[in-house]
Amino acid sequence: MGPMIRAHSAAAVRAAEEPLLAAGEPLMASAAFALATHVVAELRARGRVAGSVVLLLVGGGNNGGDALFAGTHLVRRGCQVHAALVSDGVHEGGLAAARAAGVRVHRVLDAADPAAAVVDLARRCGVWVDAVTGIGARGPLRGPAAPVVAALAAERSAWPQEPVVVAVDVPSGIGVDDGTVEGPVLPADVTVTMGTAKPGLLLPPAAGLAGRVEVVALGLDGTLAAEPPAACSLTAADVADLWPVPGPDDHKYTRGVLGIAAGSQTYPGAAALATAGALRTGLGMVRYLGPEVPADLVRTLHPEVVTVPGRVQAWVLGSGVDPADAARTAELHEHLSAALAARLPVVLDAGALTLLQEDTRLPDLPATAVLTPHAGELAQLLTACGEETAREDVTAAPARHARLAAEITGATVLLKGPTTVVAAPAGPLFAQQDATPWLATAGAGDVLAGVLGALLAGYGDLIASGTHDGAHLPASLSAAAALVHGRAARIAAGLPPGPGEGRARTGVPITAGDVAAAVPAALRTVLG
Ligand SMILES: NC(=O)C1=CN([C@@H]2O[C@H](COP(=O)(O)OP(=O)(O)OC[C@H]3O[C@@H](n4cnc5c(N)ncnc54)[C@H](O)[C@@H]3O)[C@@H](O)[C@H]2O)[C@@H](O)CC1
Ligand SMILES: Nc1ncnc2c1ncn2[C@@H]1O[C@H](COP(=O)(O)OP(=O)(O)O)[C@@H](O)[C@H]1O
Ligand SMILES: [K+]
Repeated sequence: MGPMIRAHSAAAVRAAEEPLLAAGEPLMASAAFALATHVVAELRARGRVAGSVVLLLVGGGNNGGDALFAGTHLVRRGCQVHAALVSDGVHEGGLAAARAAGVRVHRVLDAADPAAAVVDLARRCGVWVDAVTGIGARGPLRGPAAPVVAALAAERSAWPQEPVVVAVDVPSGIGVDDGTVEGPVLPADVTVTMGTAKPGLLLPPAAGLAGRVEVVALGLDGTLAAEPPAACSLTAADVADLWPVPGPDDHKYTRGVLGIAAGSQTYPGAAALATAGALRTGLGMVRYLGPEVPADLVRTLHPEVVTVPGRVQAWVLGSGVDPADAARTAELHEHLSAALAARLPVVLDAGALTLLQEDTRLPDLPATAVLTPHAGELAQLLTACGEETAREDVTAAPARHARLAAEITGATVLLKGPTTVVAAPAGPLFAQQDATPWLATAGAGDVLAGVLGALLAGYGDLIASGTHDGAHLPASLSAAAALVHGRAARIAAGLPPGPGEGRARTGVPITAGDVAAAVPAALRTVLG
């Protein structure tokens, strides 16, 4: 695989650090030096280093220790460094070193209003270094740190010249392992994270508060490489490794045939959009099976599509299907049964998710069935499974709910949203943030179902043979489909393909059809 971004849990990081610390490795010194180097780089990018005024927000643990030692380097680089101690006790060695180097220490908890005191101090500082808590945090910020961080977060965007916020390891207060945000968090421009990324830096909603993530190698790579990451994000290079590219001996049946049973007399467009997404993704053939109106539309728009039953290597079921339509849902059931019996991968979208809820087979799906709900659909699905869930519960903790649904159903779950989260019953979570909010438009999900279906069809024979790595392949392919779909949206909207590039540009509105049409352009950026 390519250079996938891997994140490990707090516990895994501690376990990896242990032998190094026991061997006397100066991990904190390395972390602090790297942190200072990144702060200097941010300052340099904005003008000057010497003379800059830096604020360290120092909590009671080693996270604060990292910042205090980094402060000593920053003083040496000519910065004026202030440390606001937001905990009664702080890292003693770090504090002594900081004082000795000339860092100005402020015991803000002695003030009548610590939050106001920190805000006052922060107003004079161009860089705020958030070192309140790291992987040792338990729950949302509490004690005096909570109002201090809340006040800074509120003031951040009101500054005449916005400060640069550098978070140490993680933005303090996020759910390090699950990406939840249950209390105040200061959004960062850059997070300098130690040893490896943490799941909360990739998973929504916390990922949106981390800014650019810079990983500092602390020598943990060897130990951590031996175990699967808790969460990861595919890069374009990973997707290139996964994408089926036809060779000279391939023909349409080896490239993959996708069966699409989507769309209805009421919603024929879903059939056309799922088909368009699949065809642009590249595969041997699309077989469309559905009622007259959508079938006519598909044939008219895509004359290459076959509309008679026959062999397929994967299915897309349910986009634009009304679950109240008994005859149609009976057909979907039949396709699903046949697919499961043949061990074929199957995408269950929209209407297929609803019909699953009444199906006793629901708990027995294989990981090669990929459910593609948005937050509302996932909440309904979980509720139907006996886990009372509201849409807001899902958006507050997308990864946890996607995983829960995967565990209950046995299927792979691709949860759509600003960040797409993919969870199989076991193995790493995937988080893909490749799109643009312009993608939130009717039919975009149908296109995604088609893209994913085509990709699964390319792997259909391998998956049916059972010789692949079980649960992990469908999840990786789902993440790959999300990346390509997201990039297609960015390109259609006139944005550069990679997220984070050209943030200032906002792009233009797009239709779902535009997204499908841009899939080849997205693949050009991936496959080169
Ligand atoms: N283990 C090591 O030697 C290394 C650790 N490093 C740094 O150390 C950090 C972990 O250090 P610690 O284990 O000391 O833990 P932290 O510094 O993350 O947090 C512990 C401190 O935060 C307080 N705290 C915990 N939960 C809180 C909450 N919800 N609200 C307010 N305060 C809370 C605790 O009372 C304690 O004072 C890493 O994130 C990393 O930055 C790095 O220096 C690399 C080496
Ligand atoms: N704010 C957002 N930013 C980026 N992508 C988004 C955002 N909101 C939704 N999306 C994406 O847009 C698509 C919408 O799909 P879906 O909700 O199924 O719509 P529909 O059912 O109309 O096709 C999904 O791929 C989802 O991940
Ligand atoms: K922090």
